Amino acid sequence: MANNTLQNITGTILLAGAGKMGGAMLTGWLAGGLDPRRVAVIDPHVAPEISALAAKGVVLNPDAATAGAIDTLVVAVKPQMFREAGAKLKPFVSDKTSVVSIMAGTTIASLEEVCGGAVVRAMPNTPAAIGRGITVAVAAKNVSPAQRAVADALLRATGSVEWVEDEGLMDAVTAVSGSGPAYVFLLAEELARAGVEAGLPEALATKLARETVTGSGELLHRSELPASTLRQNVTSPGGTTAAALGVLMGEPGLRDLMIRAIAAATKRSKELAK
Ligand SMILES: NC(=O)C1=CN([C@@H]2O[C@H](COP(=O)(O)OP(=O)(O)OC[C@H]3O[C@@H](n4cnc5c(N)ncnc54)[C@H](OP(=O)(O)O)[C@@H]3O)[C@@H](O)[C@H]2O)C=CC1
Ligand SMILES: O=C(O)[C@@H]1CCC=N1
Repeated sequence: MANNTLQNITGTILLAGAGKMGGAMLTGWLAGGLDPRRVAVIDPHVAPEISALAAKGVVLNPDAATAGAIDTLVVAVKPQMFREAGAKLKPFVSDKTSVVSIMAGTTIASLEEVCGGAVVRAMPNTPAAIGRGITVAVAAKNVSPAQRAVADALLRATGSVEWVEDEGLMDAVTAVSGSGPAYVFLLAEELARAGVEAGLPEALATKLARETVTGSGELLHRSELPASTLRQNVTSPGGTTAAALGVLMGEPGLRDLMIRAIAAATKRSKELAK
């Protein structure tokens, strides 16, 4: 491919698992200009919004015997389902097929064993649904530059992409950015709850927490300043923020909790590999 855009993709794409992440990726591809007639979806319970894409040319639950091998297989089933699902996907895979997996924990070696093909292991996150995801990807040695370009275009349709060489980083990546949106949403939930505890009406507390998290996220996105400087900009000496940060940055504080949380998620990602 001359450059890695969705419009330049000439091959066929099969998405296995059109749930929360797979569905968000599919939406991003079509919004980014991928020809729907190039895409097929396999999912035992196709959601109505995915079924509706058949009218645009997306093929639903193709038969392996008639479809034959495809160019790019994107695997977005749960890691626990992978061995069962992978066996059914194998007929779609030839030596020339690129297999792009977004499954947590599932290693390149097990993807090669179950599906074959040239494997790209990737970890996106749910802001992909609005084109603001971040994906980290690692390619097996046999992935060609053209296959990598197609994978890059498919992943970049949902946000930014970082390629790494070391697959060993993927468990911690999953813990930080794959699962990370959940930590931010939890912050919004708990900020609202604490506001209610401090005497605010629930609707107002919920709105304040939501707008504070989204506004701060957007400020962080647009600013060139590091998060620590943006935090310091809120913190007047001897003021209210300093009082709260004395708790959050105390011992034990958010740092210890976050280290423990990331360690737990990293450990779980490693367990899912087994
Ligand atoms: N959610 C997230 O934030 C992220 C998820 N991921 C990864 O994405 C993958 C999917 O997660 P998520 O979207 O949350 O999960 P979902 O359960 O929403 O999606 C999985 C989909 O796969 C379908 N499915 C089950 N068996 C098969 C099969 N044999 N062939 C094809 N499709 C099948 C499921 O159908 P049914 O429901 O009927 O079983 C479901 O629609 C996981 O591997 C996860 O690790 C990666 C990054 C972030
Ligand atoms: O919770 C999970 O296992 C998946 C992977 C990253 C986000 N969700």
